[in-house]
Amino acid sequence: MNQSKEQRILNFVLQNAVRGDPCSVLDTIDKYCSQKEWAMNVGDEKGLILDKTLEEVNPSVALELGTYCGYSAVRIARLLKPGARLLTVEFNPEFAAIAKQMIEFAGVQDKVKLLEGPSEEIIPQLKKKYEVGTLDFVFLDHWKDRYTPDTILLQECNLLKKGSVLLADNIIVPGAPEFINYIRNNPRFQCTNYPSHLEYMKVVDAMEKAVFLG
Ligand SMILES: O=C(NC/C=C/[C@H]1O[C@@H](n2cnc(C(F)(F)F)c2)[C@H](O)[C@@H]1O)c1cc([N+](=O)[O-])cc(O)c1O
Ligand SMILES: [Mg+2]
Repeated sequence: MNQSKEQRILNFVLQNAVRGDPCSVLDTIDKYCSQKEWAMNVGDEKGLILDKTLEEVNPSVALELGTYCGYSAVRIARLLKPGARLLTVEFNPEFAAIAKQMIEFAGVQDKVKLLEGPSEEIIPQLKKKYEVGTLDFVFLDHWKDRYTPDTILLQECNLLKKGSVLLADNIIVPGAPEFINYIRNNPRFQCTNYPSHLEYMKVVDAMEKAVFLG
């Protein structure tokens, strides 16, 4: 049974990165995906926008929708202050298994809780089952047609407070037009666009930051 691309990415990390060193894991994934096989990690250019936003927000509780291989989970977790935590949601069991190993190899497992399942099921469980009060930061990088319904669901579940920050990947490619229409016309959010490029490609992309005004 031949390996998946995601398994090849993980193997390359296990063989080439430094265990317990999140930056070496990120650099190794970026090296593999820019030189050998493209994959939908947020990457090093948009990753810098993610880093800067995290440093501004300095979240105690962060949520990620769309773990995939765990690249952005490692990227986020490496910047969390002591005691802060990341909840990351992944729908695909194969990807979740890869991400779990990636997160552990990077040594950030104590800061990250990987939740497997669909967002519409998991988001309503965050308060009671996962002891979340409100979310300081949300990274949206899952299916692009889920950005809007999940943003609405986060509000319905009272998981956002004044100042909560959403950061959405792929505003241009693949694009999230209904999300942009929703969030930029919603008076309860203050939006900022960050032009960038698609991971590992000379293709224009962008990220959108949306601050919840309460
Ligand atoms: O399709 C893209 N991303 C979709 C990403 C999808 C990932 O999010 C998971 N998920 C689905 N639901 C949930 C949750 F959490 F809701 F349960 C988590 C899916 O299993 C998958 O691992 C994409 C595509 C391109 N591209 O250039 O084609 C570039 C990118 O950066 C991309 O992110
Ligand atoms: Mg993406």
